[in-house]
Amino acid sequence: MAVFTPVSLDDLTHWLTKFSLGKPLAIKGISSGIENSNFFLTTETGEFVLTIFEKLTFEQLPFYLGLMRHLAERDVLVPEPIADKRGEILHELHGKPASIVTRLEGASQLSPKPVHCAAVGAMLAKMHLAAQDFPIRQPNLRGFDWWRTTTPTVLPYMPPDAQHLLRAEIHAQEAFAESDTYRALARGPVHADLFRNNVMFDGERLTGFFDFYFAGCDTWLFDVAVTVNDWCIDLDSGALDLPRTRALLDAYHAVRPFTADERNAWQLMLQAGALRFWLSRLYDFYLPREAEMLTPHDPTHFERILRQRIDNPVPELF
Ligand SMILES: Nc1ncnc2c1ncn2[C@@H]1O[C@H](COP(=O)(O)OP(=O)(O)O)[C@@H](O)[C@H]1O
Ligand SMILES: N[C@@H](CCOP(=O)(O)O)C(=O)O
Repeated sequence: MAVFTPVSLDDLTHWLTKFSLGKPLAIKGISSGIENSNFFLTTETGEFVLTIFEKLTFEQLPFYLGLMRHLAERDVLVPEPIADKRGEILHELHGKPASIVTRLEGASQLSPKPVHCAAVGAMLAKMHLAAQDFPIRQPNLRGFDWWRTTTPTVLPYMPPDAQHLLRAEIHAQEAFAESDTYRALARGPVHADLFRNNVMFDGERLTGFFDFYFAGCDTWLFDVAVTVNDWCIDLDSGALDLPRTRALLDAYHAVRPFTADERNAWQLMLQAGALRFWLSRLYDFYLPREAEMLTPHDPTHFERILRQRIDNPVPELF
């Protein structure tokens, strides 16, 4: 149900001549996904994913598509945007921004084992290093400033104990953001939404990261925290699973060693990663956008994760 702008083979017959992809052979809407209209596209030369962007603008998209191209050129496993004959990777279809990217093999691994977490950790570190010299800077649009403006919007809808937790966490994060430890953290372009459903595996082989449309410049440690908070937890309780956490962190550290400042920031960064998704889910739950937001994700999942991180010591970074 996530095709908002239909596309037929007839629509593509002429449009695709501006690429060197041969004739279109088949197009099939992808039902998962909540932001864009996505299609599996088969042409004479291969398998691709066509995306029509329903919200992101022509001004915002060069960051995301350019970052994917930059990473693909440096052997980070991500979908590679396909340039047309003029070298452009951002296109227009049915009056909206559109892209064609390579199709990753495999499927999401929704019950990861340590071996999968290690593959994710190593590729994440490789991605951070490879993105360092990407020239376009766009902030994480779901970062600290967004948390501060969104908090007063959702607070009136929330029960008192959750209100108390949210206020306390925002204060803790404000103090953290002012600290020397925070200022010393390495930063650059990050994925910022590297959940299980945004990575492909073929068995134990990682075939790619995708869905870069929440990416932005932020601390690398924030990206690690977001990833650990999804890949390395027991989904019912939100508690960290030690073998999976160790596997992800050790594999990351082997590629890009963590620093002493990052070790000191780790607990609060895990809380920040939980706060970010608690807030976005609260916002979507209490202030839903149009009908297209099918079933809002459950905000209490991230409230539980946040309480878990505050109440329990977290495994050392290294
Ligand atoms: N490059 C790709 N290769 C293979 N499958 C993809 C690719 N991009 C998207 N998909 C498939 O499309 C689905 C929806 O994509 P996603 O980027 O999550 O959409 P949305 O941004 O609308 O949430 C994914 O779950 C995945 O199955
Ligand atoms: N990962 C976020 C929601 C973002 O949606 P996606 O399917 O595009 O990754 C969450 O779980 O709240």
